[in-house]
Amino acid sequence: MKFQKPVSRESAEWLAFAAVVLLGCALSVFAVLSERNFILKNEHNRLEAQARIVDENLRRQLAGVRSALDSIRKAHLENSPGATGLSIQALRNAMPGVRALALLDKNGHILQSSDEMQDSHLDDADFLRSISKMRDAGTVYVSRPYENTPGTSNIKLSMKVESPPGDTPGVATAILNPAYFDVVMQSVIYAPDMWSSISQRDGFVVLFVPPSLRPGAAIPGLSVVPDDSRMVVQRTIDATQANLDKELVVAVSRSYQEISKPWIRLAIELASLWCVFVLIVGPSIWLLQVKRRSLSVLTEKRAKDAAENAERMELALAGARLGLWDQALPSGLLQVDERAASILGHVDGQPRTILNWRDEIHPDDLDNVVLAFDRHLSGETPRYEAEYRLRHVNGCWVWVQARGKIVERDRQGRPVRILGTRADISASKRHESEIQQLAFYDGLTGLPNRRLLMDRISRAVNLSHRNRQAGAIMFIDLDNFKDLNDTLGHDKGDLLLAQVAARLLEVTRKTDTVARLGGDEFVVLLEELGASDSSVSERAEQIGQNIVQRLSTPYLLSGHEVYSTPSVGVAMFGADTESIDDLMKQADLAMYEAKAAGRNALRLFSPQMQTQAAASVALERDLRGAIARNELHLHYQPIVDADRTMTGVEALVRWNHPRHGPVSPAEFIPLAEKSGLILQIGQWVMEQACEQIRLWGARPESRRLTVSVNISARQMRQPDFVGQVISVLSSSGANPFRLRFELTESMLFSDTEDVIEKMNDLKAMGVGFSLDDFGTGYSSLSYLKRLPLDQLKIDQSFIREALTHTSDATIAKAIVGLAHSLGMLVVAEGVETEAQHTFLAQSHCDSFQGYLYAPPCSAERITALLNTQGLDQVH
Ligand SMILES: Nc1nc2c(ncn2[C@@H]2O[C@@H]3COP(=O)(O)O[C@H]4[C@@H](O)[C@H](n5cnc6c(=O)[nH]c(N)nc65)O[C@@H]4COP(=O)(O)O[C@H]3[C@H]2O)c(=O)[nH]1
Repeated sequence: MKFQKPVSRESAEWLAFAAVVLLGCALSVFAVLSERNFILKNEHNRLEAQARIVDENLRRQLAGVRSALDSIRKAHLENSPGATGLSIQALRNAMPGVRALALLDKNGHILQSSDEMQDSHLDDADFLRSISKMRDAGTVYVSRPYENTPGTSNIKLSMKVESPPGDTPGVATAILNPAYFDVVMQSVIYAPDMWSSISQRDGFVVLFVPPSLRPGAAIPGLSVVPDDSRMVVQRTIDATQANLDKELVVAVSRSYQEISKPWIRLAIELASLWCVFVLIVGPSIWLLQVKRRSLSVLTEKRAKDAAENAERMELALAGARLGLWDQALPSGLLQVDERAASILGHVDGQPRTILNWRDEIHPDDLDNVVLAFDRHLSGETPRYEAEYRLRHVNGCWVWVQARGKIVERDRQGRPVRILGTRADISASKRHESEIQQLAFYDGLTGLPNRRLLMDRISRAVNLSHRNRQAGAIMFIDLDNFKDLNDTLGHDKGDLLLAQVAARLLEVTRKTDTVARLGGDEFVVLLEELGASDSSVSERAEQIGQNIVQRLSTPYLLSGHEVYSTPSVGVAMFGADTESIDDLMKQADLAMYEAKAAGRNALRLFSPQMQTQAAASVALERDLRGAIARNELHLHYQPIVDADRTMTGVEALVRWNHPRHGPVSPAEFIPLAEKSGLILQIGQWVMEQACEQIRLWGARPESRRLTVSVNISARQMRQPDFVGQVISVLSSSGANPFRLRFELTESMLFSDTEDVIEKMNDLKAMGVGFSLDDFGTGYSSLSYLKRLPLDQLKIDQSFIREALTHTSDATIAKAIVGLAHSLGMLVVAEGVETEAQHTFLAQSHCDSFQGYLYAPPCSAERITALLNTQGLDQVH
């Protein structure tokens, strides 16, 4: 089936326009034609009426003339010339249309006449000839029009006069008054183009108005045959009826051109009107359509844009997972779209209407939400924005972020509608809290990290400025944690740290902060301990002691009982505390003091500590140039056998400070260790010792002397340490078998394999090894058997107390037994008394070192001693 294309709106408009124009034109044509017909008909009627007037007038005049002529004839027949004369005059006077009346004989002699005729004879040959042709006495003979005076046509009407028998017959004649008829004719003319005429049937004009035609002339265009260019109305005066010898025709006419003027004007006007209509309405329709078309293009574009915008908006909202809400005010009726509803678990895909929106909000968040809402409504904020929790259909809480803006107000400016979006931010809240956790909390212990701690300290110090309440920070470092970590493994180390954290939380208040700075460093921040006085530091010390005590209790790590002790440094803060950095340094310093004091201890920061620390810094600075300035030198302390024969020496570095005099290695070696100067010093010591070995090796009494050199952990960890030793040995020419390195236990716990490898390399060259300070560390027996050690040195602390504490004596004996069982010799250091010597000798100790035999002294002194072998003389 074929559907016809629907007519477009524009085509319909053009069709309607064309129809209106056509209909209008048809109506106009009809109106013009009607008007024309009406005008023509009206005009014709009017002309007829005028013609009738002329006709009537003429008939009356003719009847009067006939009657007058008949009277004159009768009077003449009665043979009364006087009466005839009087009668003619009277008749003439009574008839305005007659100029003169006369009685003529057949030869033209005027027998009787009215006054106007002065002549006695009528010299009109044509007329005289016609008299003889007048046969009928009852007929009025009409002469040809003639021009008596130029421009004026005359006509004679005559009747035959039968004279008494025997007498000459004549005629009674009336000469009509042309002026009279002219007036009559003029009176019927009502338009300038109008003509009126009286003519004879055969075409001779009797009278013509306007006087353009001469009487007697043929009428061009106004004959009995009507002219096409004019409307002619004629009336014929029947000759028989009027007793005339010929018919007279009265005609009136008007020019069709003039008559048609009104309807032609009407036609022109209507045509003009329609032209104007077409010219105005046509372009208007065209313009309208063009405008409408562009409007429709614009509207379509706008609709398309709006649809695209809506689609984009929808995509953006969907992409951003934003739901929409719309709230009426002040009723509070809330409408949410399906996406906003789905955030709370309404998955039916329908928008929802909520009457009491506050009921869905978490009670803890409600105040903030209402505040933000009210602030926006009151114009305080440009938009409403809040993050809060809403109840999910399954009962849990969902974090949402809501944003909104007033979109409608009443006439008084009060808000009546607010529109906004809602987004589920639970995930970002979770991430935020995770990030917060990562950024501000320690991953292992869950304690605040350095960043959060610094923030809390800063706030605590500021608070103490305001409320004049003192607080304290405690630096806690686990003694030997590194050793533990290396021996037991990092997993156990982590367990230990976690337990330390838990214990710290146990012994502190909830308002205090326990933080982990990293490694085995913890910090406790104690706030509001009271007004700043000595009792406050006592409280801090008390808490610190609790911490020391609690952390010193054995730990159970995956079934292993482990011992650890802390060193705690405390620094107080209060209204006069200015720098947090300084506060931290003070606590750190106090903590190092605690460590220096033998560990498992607590120290409160004091200004003296600062002075000492400053002195240490100065000392370290001086130490840097000590080698170059030749301020260092070596002393050697003899090591003797049971017979007190010197078998070796221990090289001990000495520093003769230009201002402070001799400085103990116990003081500057830790500084050198800390600063790294120990590498330089160690290298120098090794070079000096090797040089001394070479010198002593050249002499028979000292040739067999071993020289022990202390090696620090940092030295040992150098990758080319073995190369350095080889280089020193070869450059000095020292016998490697006379060189012995003293190592501490601590250096064996880290990079053990590397240390063992280096030891083996050196051992292969003849270098011997002693394990110094044995018994104080956490030596693993399994290491001992793997290390290429020659001897163990029992730490001074056991020797010192060996005779007073049975446990120390037992340890000393155990060490000897252990060393011997592993094929090592034992050196007892710090032997000061004969009793100690006797005990150690009885305990099968192999060698002895101590003030009892000789203090550390110069190489020259050692040489002298060897020469005499009298150690007693050293004292
Ligand atoms: N109370 C007492 N002390 C005695 C007795 N006999 C010896 N001493 C002292 O005990 C220390 C023994 O050295 P250390 O344990 O290796 O302890 C050394 C060692 O660890 C370190 N040290 C000394 N020289 C060097 C060195 O050249 N390199 C390295 N790395 N450390 C060194 O400095 C520490 C202290 O050295 P010194 O002050 O020389 O102290 C020496 C020594 O003078 C005694 O009967 N009673």
